[in-house]
Amino acid sequence: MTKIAILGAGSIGCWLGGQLVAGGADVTLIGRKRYAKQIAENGLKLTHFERDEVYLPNLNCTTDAAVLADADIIGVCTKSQDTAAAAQQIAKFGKRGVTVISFQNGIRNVEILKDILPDHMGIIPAIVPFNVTPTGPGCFHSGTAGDLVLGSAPLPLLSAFQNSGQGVSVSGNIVGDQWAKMIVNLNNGLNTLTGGTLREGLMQRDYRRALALCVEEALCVADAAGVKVGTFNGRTPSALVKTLRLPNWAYGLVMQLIVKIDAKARSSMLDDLEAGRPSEIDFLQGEIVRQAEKAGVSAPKNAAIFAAVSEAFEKGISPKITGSEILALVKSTAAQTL
Ligand SMILES: NC(=O)C1=CN([C@@H]2O[C@H](COP(=O)(O)OP(=O)(O)OC[C@H]3O[C@@H](n4cnc5c(N)ncnc54)[C@H](OP(=O)(O)O)[C@@H]3O)[C@@H](O)[C@H]2O)C=CC1
Ligand SMILES: CC(C)(CO)C(=O)C(=O)O
Repeated sequence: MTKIAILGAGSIGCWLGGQLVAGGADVTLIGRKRYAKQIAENGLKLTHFERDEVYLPNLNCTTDAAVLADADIIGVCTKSQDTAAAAQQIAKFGKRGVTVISFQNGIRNVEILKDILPDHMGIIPAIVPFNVTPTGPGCFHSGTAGDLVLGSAPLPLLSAFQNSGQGVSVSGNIVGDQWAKMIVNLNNGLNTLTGGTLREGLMQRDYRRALALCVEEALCVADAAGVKVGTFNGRTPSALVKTLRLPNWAYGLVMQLIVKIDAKARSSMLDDLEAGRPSEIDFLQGEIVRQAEKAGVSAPKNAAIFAAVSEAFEKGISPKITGSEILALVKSTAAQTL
């Protein structure tokens, strides 16, 4: 039987690993001591806002990366800032020809893996569209819907996800789709600045206006970088901009139709801030600024959010500002650059 290892047993790693086990796969999780202990003591419980709960009393979660040597497929589920260290472990222990799948946000993780891993290891980019948050010892909750998207899909992984009820699709433009997801993830920084749920932020019109300005700027950067931006959850970021600009009543109606978000869902970045972990902002707004510089254009709106989120992480607390304050921040930079 194909052996799957998940490197980085946090929210996404535990969620994907648990779903794969529920779908019949042989999975080992590799994570930090705190999660290994929680899972050993309580088992793993996965709750979902519209699917049945999954409870796995005996899931194997270890801190020992040497188990990577047994894996035919390795899913990388660390935060982007930990990818290089994870890649070193795969290079050290992984077997010849192992397939490595990056389930991470941003567009740089595959490059980091390619730089470190030997050529005989295959690397597949993947996109996780839904949100997962830790809710208790060994418990994780998913509060938004969506299908996984992969650059290509090894059959055992595909069938285990399908058996578990998790939709998966394979994309012909995975790089463009990763850009689309990264652009949607610009919302993580804004959500972090409000300190509230995704829904509370998105229901403020000025919050959506600020996000729309950041998304438009990112699309100009992608254009300058020669990238054909793909889709996220079947929609282009340009269509998202139009939706974001709708008045509250219309936005509420449209959102119900295009994405289901439960009342508790927050971004992974806000979870990181509250847990005292480093932020992924360098791989989101920071990536837009870097790509802008590379392409010889500027991205002042995303740079402003980058600076405000970096400051929040330095202080260890969300400034808890409103959508109108975020909009003012984004617009003030536009005035400065005139
Ligand atoms: N959470 C979400 O809703 C979503 C997240 N994503 C993306 O998925 C990726 C993972 O995010 P998420 O699950 O939230 O992150 P988490 O921080 O919850 O999980 C990552 C875990 O991996 C651990 N880790 C890091 N390096 C190693 C290593 N070398 N060996 C073993 N364990 C390691 C971390 O430990 P420590 O904290 O001690 O470093 C942490 O416990 C990110 O790129 C994120 O942007 C994508 C879609 C949704
Ligand atoms: C699911 C989503 C889009 C929610 O913001 C996400 O990717 C994250 O939290 O990192």
